[in-house]
Amino acid sequence: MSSTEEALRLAVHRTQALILDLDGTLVDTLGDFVAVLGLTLADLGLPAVDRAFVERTIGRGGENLVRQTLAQVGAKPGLFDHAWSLYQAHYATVNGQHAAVYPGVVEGLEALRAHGLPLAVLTNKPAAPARELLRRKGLDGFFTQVFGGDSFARKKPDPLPLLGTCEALGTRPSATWMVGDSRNDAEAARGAGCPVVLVTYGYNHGEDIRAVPALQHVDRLDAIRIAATTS
Ligand SMILES: O=C(O)COP(=O)(O)O
Ligand SMILES: [Mg+2]
Repeated sequence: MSSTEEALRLAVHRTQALILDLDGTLVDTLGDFVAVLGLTLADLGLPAVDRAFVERTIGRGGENLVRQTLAQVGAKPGLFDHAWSLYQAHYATVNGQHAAVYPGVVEGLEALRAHGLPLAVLTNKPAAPARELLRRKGLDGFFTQVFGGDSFARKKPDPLPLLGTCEALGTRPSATWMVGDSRNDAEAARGAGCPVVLVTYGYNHGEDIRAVPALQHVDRLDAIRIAATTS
């Protein structure tokens, strides 16, 4: 057995729960972000940003996206508060309309649930729209906990929200896998001491996610290898 296989075997034996990222991991929400930013910028009389800019900028929470977008279009300073409230109002309406659950997600969540593993969501999206999105996409029943970027004092890539989610799950970080699509997720997991699995189809700030070290890189959520022998 290779050292990687041995590490995987040990990790699998100790697995108590999984924490999953939302945007770029469970649901392709890029279309929602593009639409919401388009409406927000139009309200402010500012030019639109393109899809590629949005794709490489999402993942660090909505506030960061709005700040980066205002900078990108050369908005005058001091517009953030107004832009952020417009953005949140549009998000609540648009949420899920231009978004799709990735292939393999439902099958993957069903398989993990069949192993008896509790599942949680930890996203940098605020908790209220995150819960609503899961409900609108029929995924809410899979998760015992859903935390957002406003649930803890700091967001991913800080390890704090992962440690808080493990505490809520009642699991050890070393036995709690983080599944995400970006180096934010990997960095937070490394800091918290959680094993990490990275999906290859999401958004990683325009960089190849395969360059980020992980226990597994998977093209679909149902390709995650978890043995039945959890303890
Ligand atoms: O940046 C966001 O709003 C969400 O990103 P995440 O679900 O990938 O954490
Ligand atoms: Mg993500």
